[in-house]
Amino acid sequence: MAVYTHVPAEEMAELLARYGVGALRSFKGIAEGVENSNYLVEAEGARFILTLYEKRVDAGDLPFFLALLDHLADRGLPVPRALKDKDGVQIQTIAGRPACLIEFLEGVSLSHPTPAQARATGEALGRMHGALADFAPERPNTLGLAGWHDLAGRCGTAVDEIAPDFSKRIADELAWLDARWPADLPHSVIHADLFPDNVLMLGDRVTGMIDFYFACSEIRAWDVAVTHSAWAFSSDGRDFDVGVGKALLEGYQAAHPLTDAERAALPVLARGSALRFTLTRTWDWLNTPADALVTRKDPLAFLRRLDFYAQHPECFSA
Ligand SMILES: Nc1ncnc2c1ncn2[C@@H]1O[C@H](COP(=O)(O)OP(=O)(O)O)[C@@H](O)[C@H]1O
Ligand SMILES: N[C@@H](CCOP(=O)(O)O)C(=O)O
Repeated sequence: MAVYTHVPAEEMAELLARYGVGALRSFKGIAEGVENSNYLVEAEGARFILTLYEKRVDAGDLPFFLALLDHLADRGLPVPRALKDKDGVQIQTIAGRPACLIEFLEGVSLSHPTPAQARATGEALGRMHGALADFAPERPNTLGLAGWHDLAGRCGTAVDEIAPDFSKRIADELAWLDARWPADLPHSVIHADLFPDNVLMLGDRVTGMIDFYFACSEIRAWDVAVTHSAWAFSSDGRDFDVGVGKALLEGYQAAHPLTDAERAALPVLARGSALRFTLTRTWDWLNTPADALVTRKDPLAFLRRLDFYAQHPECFSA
């Protein structure tokens, strides 16, 4: 459950009044998510998501994220906009935190995607990359290769409490990636966290892509690798689903073909993705406050993916 910040009912009602969307009917904290506090808010006749931005979101980045949402929604992608209040303000302060009232999109996030659903997601990701070709703002990726080194250093040897020799494994993998990380692939703004819980679907149709708060300027194909590592495995990382992985790539290629160089780099990019989520989950595992209403995610589920990608680089072959 991700609710770090409690919003008093009076403050919620006052907030809605600023938008003129009808009186507050009810609101409740949303169980999913780990980064921010999210509430489902019901006004008379409409639903919204209220997001309060927490530790990993820098308030200075919010204009970038909101411009990105508007850009994609303007181009017909199923992406929710942050609403403007009666004074045209998008970013509010609620319970002492920066916050936005966001359009509610229908759909559910999947626990066990089928190949058809993975194909639709790959295609939506490709359409997103196509739509971002003329998006000018940039945001550096603080969770790129340099950021992984930094995070690994901050985790130190405390990670060996999670698994034996874990710190050595991380150091070895960083060295492997340092030697191979591609320097000259196309860059653009990417989502960088398109996990199944950040895609809303009805049947085989993508109805929402949400949670752009890791979006950044990066190697574009890294987004494909991130999405592959998130979708093509059982959640514990023990089982690779060949059909889902293949369908995801086919859907992407149909909307936004990969260059030969991008395709050749996928095995390395995927190891980078697996390490990135291993590290952030490890950090959270060691540092999540005991009283936070949040379910920590298992770092070893991504270490297993890392092992798989290291042993099966051929999984990206056509
Ligand atoms: N625009 C939206 N429309 C409908 N549901 C949403 C929307 N945004 C978030 N949610 C719901 O809130 C949950 C948590 O949102 P998310 O942005 O993933 O949080 P976090 O940033 O904490 O990971 C999602 O899994 C989804 O159920
Ligand atoms: N997707 C990441 C964590 C970020 O959480 P999200 O709820 O914002 O997607 C992971 O699974 O480690």
